[in-house]
Amino acid sequence: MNGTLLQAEGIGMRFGGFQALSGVDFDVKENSVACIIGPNGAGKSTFLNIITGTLTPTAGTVRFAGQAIAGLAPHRIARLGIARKFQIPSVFPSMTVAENVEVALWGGRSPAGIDEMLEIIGLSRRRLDLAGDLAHGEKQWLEIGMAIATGPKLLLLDEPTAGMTPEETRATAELIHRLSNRCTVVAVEHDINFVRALDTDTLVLHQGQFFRRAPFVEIEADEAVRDVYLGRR
Ligand SMILES: Nc1ncnc2c1ncn2[C@@H]1O[C@H](COP(=O)(O)OP(=O)(O)OP(=O)(O)O)[C@@H](O)[C@H]1O
Repeated sequence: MNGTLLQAEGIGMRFGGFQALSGVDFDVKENSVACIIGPNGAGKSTFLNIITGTLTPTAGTVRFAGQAIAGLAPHRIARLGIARKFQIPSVFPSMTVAENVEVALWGGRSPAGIDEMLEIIGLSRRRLDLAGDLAHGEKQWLEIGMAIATGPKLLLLDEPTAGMTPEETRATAELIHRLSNRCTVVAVEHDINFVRALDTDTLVLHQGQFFRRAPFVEIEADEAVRDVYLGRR
């Protein structure tokens, strides 16, 4: 059985007089895929910022691979094996796809080579093309590959399918499941089509608090979750 990789307990975050998160518990196992959803302002980004060390929670604890990490500097948390991919791709546009992966592999801990990484992200046929010439979805996959090339234990994805076509969105969900052979993936997402395609363990945040956690099929069927999304609660 897989062990717990990340465990956040009683997370609270107060910005001045505003309580952005309170009492949030969340844990993920090694080599699993989880998704965090919730309406605008639910506290999803704040929660990711706490895991990566960009923010120090005003309450609660975060343990990663058995070590307390809340309040550590972001570079120290990154070195422990947490990588984050933001919404906007930041590949090197004037280098080829293969060169981008090669740069990411330098100094990383991944045992994989360039060919293997390209295979995983589905860009083997584009290896000699300039990264700047890739379609939006392909750039996102390349950046996911670059994040994985550093050999993280946990990959955090911030709205990975923003701006993608439905086909790219489906392919991204498949890619994320392939990645779970190598690391744990937690995605924060708005696009319900992506969350449906990902079809995994899903945490719903609402107004800074834990609302539901269940497999997505149950979340989708939950009337109270629908009410939250439609602003009825
Ligand atoms: N640095 C900050 N100072 C004050 N308030 C903040 C700060 N960061 C976030 N907030 C507030 O905390 C709440 C949660 O914000 P957060 O960005 O985490 O939500 P979110 O679920 O990621 O929303 P979205 O889906 O719109 O990105 C919001 O009301 C936001 O205005």
